[in-house]
Amino acid sequence: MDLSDLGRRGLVLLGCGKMGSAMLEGWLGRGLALSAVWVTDPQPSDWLRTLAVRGLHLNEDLPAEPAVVLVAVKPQMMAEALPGLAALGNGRTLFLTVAAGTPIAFYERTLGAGTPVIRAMPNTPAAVGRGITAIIGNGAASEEQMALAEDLLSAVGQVVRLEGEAQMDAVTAVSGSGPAYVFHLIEALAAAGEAEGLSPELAMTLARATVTGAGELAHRSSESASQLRINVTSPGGTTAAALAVLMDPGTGFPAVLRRAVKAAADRGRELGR
Ligand SMILES: NC(=O)C1=CN([C@@H]2O[C@H](COP(=O)(O)OP(=O)(O)OC[C@H]3O[C@@H](n4cnc5c(N)ncnc54)[C@H](O)[C@@H]3O)[C@@H](O)[C@H]2O)C=CC1
Ligand SMILES: O=C(O)[C@@H]1CCC=N1
Repeated sequence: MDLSDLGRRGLVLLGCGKMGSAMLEGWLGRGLALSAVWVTDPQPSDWLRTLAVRGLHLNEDLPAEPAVVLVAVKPQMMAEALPGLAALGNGRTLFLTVAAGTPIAFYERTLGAGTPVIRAMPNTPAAVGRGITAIIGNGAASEEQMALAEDLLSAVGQVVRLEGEAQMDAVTAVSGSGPAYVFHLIEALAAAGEAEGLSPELAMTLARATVTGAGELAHRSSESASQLRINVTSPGGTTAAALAVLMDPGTGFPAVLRRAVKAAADRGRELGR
């Protein structure tokens, strides 16, 4: 990651809660200097206050032309938070936004039509360098700025470019929200283990190690997800019995996840209205 332009001109975070902090943690770990970071957040965490003592600019005046503004406030706070940065619009500053729902047109209306804007959808595994972020830019975002965004975001995981902004709500529903589905799978698997007589502690240890271990295997293996599933499944055995329930087209994972992902994508579309 080439941080020289950011180091010279500065990186501003508008909002630095769970997602902003996950990304900032990744960038600081890759060598971004604290003195190059400005955070605007009315409720900074203890972590941010500690960083401010060591040189990060917390709720201070912003640089005249930062290289990047990362917008990481909730969509519901956007109308209140974004207009304060209008002076940075229509210029060389790239607005990189991770907010779900909010369309690029909103940023263009608020900051000026000539503002370079890249919409990104990351996820919280960014905190451990294992995120995945999808990006799409507007007409004012140069190829150089797309590459800078890719560079920044690849410091915290994989990056994919989208073909159109219309894909963003589906992406949000799969990979943006997706980690929560997996964490809930851990909770549900542990609860099911308890129902079969295990202690809560043992059930949670087994469930957590199983989900993270299976995830790591899927990450490292060259085999497809289907093949990895088949590798566990002895004909007529225990896994096959469970999969008959989970793969039921009407009541299993496919139907439940289809409904869940649709609900998330619909909510993204609603937030964007
Ligand atoms: N948490 C996640 O897994 C993901 C979140 N996102 C997006 O990231 C954005 C932030 O989400 P989270 O970090 O989860 O929320 P959060 O609530 O943890 O963080 C939002 C931060 O914005 C601050 N804030 C509120 N009003 C502000 C204002 N007027 N000016 C500056 N800062 C202000 C809050 O104090 C808070 O620290 C959202 O737009 C969400 O859609 C995107 C992908 C994944
Ligand atoms: O729940 C949300 O709205 C955000 C967007 C994706 C993950 N968290």
